[in-house]
Amino acid sequence: MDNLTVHRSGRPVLHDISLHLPAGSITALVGPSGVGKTTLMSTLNGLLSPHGGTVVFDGIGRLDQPRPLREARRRTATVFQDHALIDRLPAIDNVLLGLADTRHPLSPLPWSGAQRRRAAQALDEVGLLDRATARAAQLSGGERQRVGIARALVRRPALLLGDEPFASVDPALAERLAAEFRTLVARNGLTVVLVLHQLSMARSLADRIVGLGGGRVVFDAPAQSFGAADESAVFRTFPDTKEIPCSVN
Ligand SMILES: Nc1ncnc2c1ncn2[C@@H]1O[C@H](COP(=O)(O)OP(=O)(O)OP(=O)(O)O)[C@@H](O)[C@H]1O
Repeated sequence: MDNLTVHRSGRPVLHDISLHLPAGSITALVGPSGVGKTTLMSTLNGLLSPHGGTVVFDGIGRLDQPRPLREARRRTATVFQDHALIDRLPAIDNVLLGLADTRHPLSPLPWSGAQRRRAAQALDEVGLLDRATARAAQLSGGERQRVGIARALVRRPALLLGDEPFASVDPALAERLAAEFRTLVARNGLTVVLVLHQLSMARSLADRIVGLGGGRVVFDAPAQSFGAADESAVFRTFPDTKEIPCSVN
């Protein structure tokens, strides 16, 4: 990202963001509510067009060009906080939805054998192959989150985005899922950007933390170096924030 400026409803939300996300790294985006974290993610996956500046994918090109944008979208996957699963569908069909953009939305054809094998492989990666035919409604919170991750992996993405991907499960399970997630990411060589509110999670899961404040980058350094002073610098930007930062020991 080079000098990225993004507006929402005509109002600038992000200003002059310049960031390089090295391939294979996990970056945590942190900052007070309303500072623009989701906006930055939406710009990275091409849902929002910047008002100024550029986003460039290595080996693909600038996202303001139609062909690189299409290719970048194909190589990007997102994990959602609420999993966004369809309850009445089996786990494997939910995973196949990750491939929905690879065929016509009104296609009456069943998924091909190769696509189903690919989805089964993604479920296997998250340890849920034996639950492939269970309806999403019958799965536990942790299993649902694993299906959500499998639905992202089935795309075989280069870039994986997550907006609070572990927020809907209890803290102990979130920690376990995060450790599994780290292993998966390393195994698949993914570049990852996660919005995380839990700073303890950001420090343990990410290689690097980027703090946003006032629509700008106010912290960008290795995760281990994010200390109490940095935390208050990032979260002090907006004194009226509703965010309650976790303590950093
Ligand atoms: N669809 C939208 N239309 C117009 N303005 C929006 C829209 N979505 C967000 N905004 C505004 O853009 C700013 C940044 O919002 P964004 O959702 O990116 O913040 P955030 O840091 O992700 O917040 P949170 O931590 O609460 O999710 C806010 O002022 C918000 O009101």
